[in-house]
Amino acid sequence: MTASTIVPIRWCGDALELLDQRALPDREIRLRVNDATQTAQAITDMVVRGAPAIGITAAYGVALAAQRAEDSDWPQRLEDAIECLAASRPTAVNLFWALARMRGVIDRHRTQREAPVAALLDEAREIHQRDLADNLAMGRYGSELIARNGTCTVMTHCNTGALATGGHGTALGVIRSAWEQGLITLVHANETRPWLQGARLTAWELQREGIPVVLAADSAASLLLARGEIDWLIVGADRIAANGDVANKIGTYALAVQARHHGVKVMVVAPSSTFDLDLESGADIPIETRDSRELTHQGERRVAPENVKIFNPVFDITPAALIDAIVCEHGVIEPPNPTSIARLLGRT
Ligand SMILES: CSC[C@@H](O)[C@@H](O)C(=O)COP(=O)(O)O
Repeated sequence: MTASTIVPIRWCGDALELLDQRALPDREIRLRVNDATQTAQAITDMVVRGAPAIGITAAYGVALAAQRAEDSDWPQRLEDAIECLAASRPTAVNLFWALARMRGVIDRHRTQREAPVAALLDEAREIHQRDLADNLAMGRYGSELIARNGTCTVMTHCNTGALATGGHGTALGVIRSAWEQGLITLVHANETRPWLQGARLTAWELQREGIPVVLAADSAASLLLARGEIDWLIVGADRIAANGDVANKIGTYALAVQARHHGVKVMVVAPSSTFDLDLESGADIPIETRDSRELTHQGERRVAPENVKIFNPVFDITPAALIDAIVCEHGVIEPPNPTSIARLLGRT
């Protein structure tokens, strides 16, 4: 299986280079961030986005902070950096998982006089490389699932590709892998309002790799599902609770309800770092609300009346009962429930 050629996150020795996703698909610009504060700001501003990519970026952010923590008070400086990065976005648990791993390295070196720069950088690199390997494994498991019923047409939501991960992708990684094996004939990408991850990023990634894609407004999805044109709805996740409820991009819940109504199967693809087994159900997952400007404006132009009240949650919760399978790097959880999840993740 070949990984994508898109490189959203690149370590350059004393800085981190991020492919600025706000400028795609028009321009491929790389933004350099030099410290933890700039890294956190880049995550908040969606220069880099997608649950695994946020975690990887934050891990490098801690390594950047370590390079700049030259005095003996380095543990406190790194703790401040972790706090700043943890406040960048609330929903994707991969962020907190990656920061916990970085804190583990700090704890193991706490008695040292100097910050453990090399060890922290190694940990960030390991998180990055492991995510790519996990994506490729999920690509294999997801393709096996699809292969049970032969070739198919799929629908996806948001962007879950190389841009959102360490490379290859979660849901889009399965789509990429299955397409390479001749199992997918067409991908329907939803535009994913309001930030348009589907239109701006997924359509770009698929076109670039020659995978046939049709872009449609989110509200066209039910027509496609009703017409029997979709075999699988394949999406990613930002956090999965112990009972299998999934937080993902706003609109996923509506799609899963419609998919169930029309007998279309739903596959969620996410690495084990996206599971939050401390949370019993999706009701406990914090949902991010973003700037009202995402709804009131199209580019620079205001499209909503002045002073209108805005509701802009950017994730929703899909109950486990609407999900046929969750694919992670360890295999397929089918159907998702507290027992099947704990068994596959080795928590029984
Ligand atoms: C591999 S990405 C899985 C999810 O992170 C993705 O579906 C998603 O919801 C991304 O949201 P975003 O707000 O663009 O960070």
